[in-house]
Amino acid sequence: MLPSTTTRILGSFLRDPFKRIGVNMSSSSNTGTTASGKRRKRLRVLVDMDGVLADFEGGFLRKYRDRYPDEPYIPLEARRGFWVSAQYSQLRSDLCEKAISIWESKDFFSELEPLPGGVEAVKEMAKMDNTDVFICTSPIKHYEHCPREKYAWVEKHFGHDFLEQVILTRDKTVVSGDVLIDDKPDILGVEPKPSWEHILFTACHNKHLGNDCPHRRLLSWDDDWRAVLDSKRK
Ligand SMILES: O=c1ccn([C@@H]2O[C@H](COP(=O)(O)O)[C@@H](O)[C@H]2O)c(=O)[nH]1
Ligand SMILES: [Mg+2]
Repeated sequence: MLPSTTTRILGSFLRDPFKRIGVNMSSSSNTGTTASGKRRKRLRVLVDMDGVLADFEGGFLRKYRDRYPDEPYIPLEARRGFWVSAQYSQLRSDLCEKAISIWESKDFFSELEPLPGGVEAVKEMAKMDNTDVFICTSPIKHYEHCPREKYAWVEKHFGHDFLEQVILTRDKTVVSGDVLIDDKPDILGVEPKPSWEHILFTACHNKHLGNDCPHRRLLSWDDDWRAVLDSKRK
């Protein structure tokens, strides 16, 4: 039996023999050193899924209106606050359960549309030198469909091998990384000082937050995410 560290390194090598050990077959840019000979910082980027890569809000509203055509709804321009259920509850208390029934349903997560540019951006990041990208996403506790469908979504849009990069956790503060790109304004958990900088991804529910929100933002995937990553390498 091989020691566990050896097993892990061997596993990484077998999955991706050139990228993970920093060997570049075609140029010297992947060696982990800059032109001046300094070691380049290896960056770990965590990217949220719902509201960043997958259109949770749009998918929710469409299916809610299909299932409850006679009930009031909240247009995306009027969304405020991260919790959809909380805002529907304010609209009318029984609508909270109706809202929850939508994302607890089969096929909800697997049928979410990708948000513009997100899949392409993550694929590009994953190919960058000295960069490890993980999709870091919180499943709902009603687990019949959600965790499986999140994996299915990643496989559909990124391919089977990218399943290695999926982190499902209800507490992102215990995951280590340099940046976490996430649409939730307050990411809390047991770790009071997470290692990552939270980059707030703009979504319908958070775009009105002003100075209350201390994080740097990405306005969309058209925004300069490459500059954000570069700023973390220095
Ligand atoms: O009102 C809501 C809105 C969303 N959710 C669930 O929260 C997570 C959010 O995951 P992130 O990784 O932070 O994007 C997602 O599973 C939603 O279904 C909720 O429970 N209630
Ligand atoms: Mg999210």
